[in-house]
Amino acid sequence: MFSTDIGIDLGTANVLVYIKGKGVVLREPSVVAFDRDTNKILAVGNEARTMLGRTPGNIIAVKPLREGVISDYTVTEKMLKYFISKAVGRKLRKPRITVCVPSGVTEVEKRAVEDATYQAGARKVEIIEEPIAAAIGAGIDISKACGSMVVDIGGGTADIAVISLGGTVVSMSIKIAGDVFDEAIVRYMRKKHNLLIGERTAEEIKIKIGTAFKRPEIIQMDIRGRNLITGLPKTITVTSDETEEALREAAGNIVEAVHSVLEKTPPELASDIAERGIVMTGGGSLLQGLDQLIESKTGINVIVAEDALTCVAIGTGKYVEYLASHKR
Ligand SMILES: Nc1ncnc2c1ncn2[C@@H]1O[C@H](COP(=O)(O)OP(=O)(O)OP(=O)(O)O)[C@@H](O)[C@H]1O
Repeated sequence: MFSTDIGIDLGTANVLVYIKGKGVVLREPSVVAFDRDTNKILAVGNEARTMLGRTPGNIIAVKPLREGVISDYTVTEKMLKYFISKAVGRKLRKPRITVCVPSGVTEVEKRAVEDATYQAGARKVEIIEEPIAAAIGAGIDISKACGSMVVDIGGGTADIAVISLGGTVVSMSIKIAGDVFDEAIVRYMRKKHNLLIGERTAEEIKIKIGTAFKRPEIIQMDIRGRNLITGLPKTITVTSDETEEALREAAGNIVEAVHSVLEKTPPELASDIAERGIVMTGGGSLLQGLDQLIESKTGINVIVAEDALTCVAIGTGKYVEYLASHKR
């Protein structure tokens, strides 16, 4: 009676909690800060993120998920517990929770997510694959006998899938997404400008001026880092064209993956996709020009979903309703 159905997008970069009837009630970074000596958690989410790279010796701030899967089980469980109680509050009955995982994860990895969610206080746990959740969240009717292609680019993984009749027909998950874009920018700055920058600065560059397809007008921004030759702080001006060069390889890998999924797609479904277009979701899909790049290389229309950052969480939450109506 007093139970809640919730959906959790347990992402490498962010955790989102969706509650039936309320929508997305929580969106915080997947970061936990704790005291190394006592193992006590000091901060979770937004507060912990500001500590990344800025902690003294005894405090560590970690991201417990890497490339879409749990890399630190105990910390993930504690983080989930914190977010669930923050989102749900005190309830008489434990919630029923649906969690999504990238399409390529192994059974062992799925079990780890399931166990961590039970430990964090779920009454019942359902696991759903990220592309299915992304498709539901993007408003695609996945139960129809019609092919839809979803490209979900998060922080740790890019999941590409062709969905028809409620299931995945062809899919691929690659560990190239937002985090790899950031790393590529860090590497580029070091190589081209002898400038050492942190991941957060790289992410800022990516979001503000980054592009995967040359912009009609070049835009630029000033960034600060450490000069690797003098060891001193230095400010330089970076242009959007430079980011296109830095991100070319990573963006190219995503295009190749889309291409290879299309190659494996049965012809009927491929023609549905050609007609309906490819839908992109996830924060990584917001990289300027990535849609244009995929469109230019495949010849298929690409649409970035309206709520790209929350699609997976919404779809995860709605999955329970989908299952119920489908059974009926
Ligand atoms: N406007 C933007 N332009 C480019 N990248 C962006 C933008 N906004 C967010 N991102 C990137 O999106 C990524 C996070 O996306 P999202 O929250 O969908 O990932 P996630 O679900 O946590 O990850 P995963 O699905 O891999 O576990 C980060 O790498 C972030 O830098």
